[in-house]
Amino acid sequence: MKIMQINLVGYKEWTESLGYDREWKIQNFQHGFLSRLNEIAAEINSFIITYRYDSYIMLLDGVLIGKNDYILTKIKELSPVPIDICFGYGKTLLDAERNCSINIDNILLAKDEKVLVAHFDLDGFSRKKLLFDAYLEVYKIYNKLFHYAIELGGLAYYFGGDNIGIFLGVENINKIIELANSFPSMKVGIGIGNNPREALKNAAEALHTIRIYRNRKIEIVDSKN
Ligand SMILES: Nc1nc2c(ncn2[C@@H]2O[C@H](COP(=O)(O)OP(=O)(O)OP(=O)(O)O)[C@@H](O)[C@H]2O)c(=O)[nH]1
Repeated sequence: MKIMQINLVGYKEWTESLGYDREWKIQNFQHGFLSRLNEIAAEINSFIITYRYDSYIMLLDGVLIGKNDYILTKIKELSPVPIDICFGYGKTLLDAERNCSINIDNILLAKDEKVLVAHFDLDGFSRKKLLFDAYLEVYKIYNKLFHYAIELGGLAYYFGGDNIGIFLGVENINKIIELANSFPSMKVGIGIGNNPREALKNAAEALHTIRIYRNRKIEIVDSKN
């Protein structure tokens, strides 16, 4: 699996330079920066994951990042601080992060893997009345999925609402199906694609199919080619 990691150098110092009336400025930057990174990632059929906002992972399997520094120049222009970039390759996404190095050949010479994303969607979420009840339920499930993803070397990501994704290599398909079956009141759309954007599109299509037929909780859509 392949990734590019974008690290904001001196982000801590930048946030503290904003004075005490800063939280709104930090939130403004973080959501704006992530929004622009998402657009850049979508342009190259990738997807961005972040847990900390001072470091971002761009999933690169099946993505033509090439040696051109157009992407890197665009990202650098968006950041208030210098950025460090590393490229990682490994059997799993976690291995790829552990092997991250500045040498882009690390990924250019490596084989692209197909991307699997399991999109977990709780049943009846929008009918829950209290925001806190709804989020507490989602948070507990996210916590469980996050730990399980790490055991498989994958990355879990909260998409919003009652939607949680786990990104993995396709060899984990049976384990993901077993995991999906362990959750009552859950739909799981599994998308397999030649790049992260295609895998996510397939997962959304799989969830739509589940909603139409309503008699099953797991569906797989795979871009065979
Ligand atoms: N990030 C993300 N949010 C979504 C997606 N689909 C729906 N949502 C949001 O998730 C929340 C819940 O939507 P649904 O899951 O369709 O509502 P629900 O009540 O759970 O309905 P069922 O899933 O059909 O049981 C809403 O805020 C939607 O806007 C998606 O593909 N990605």
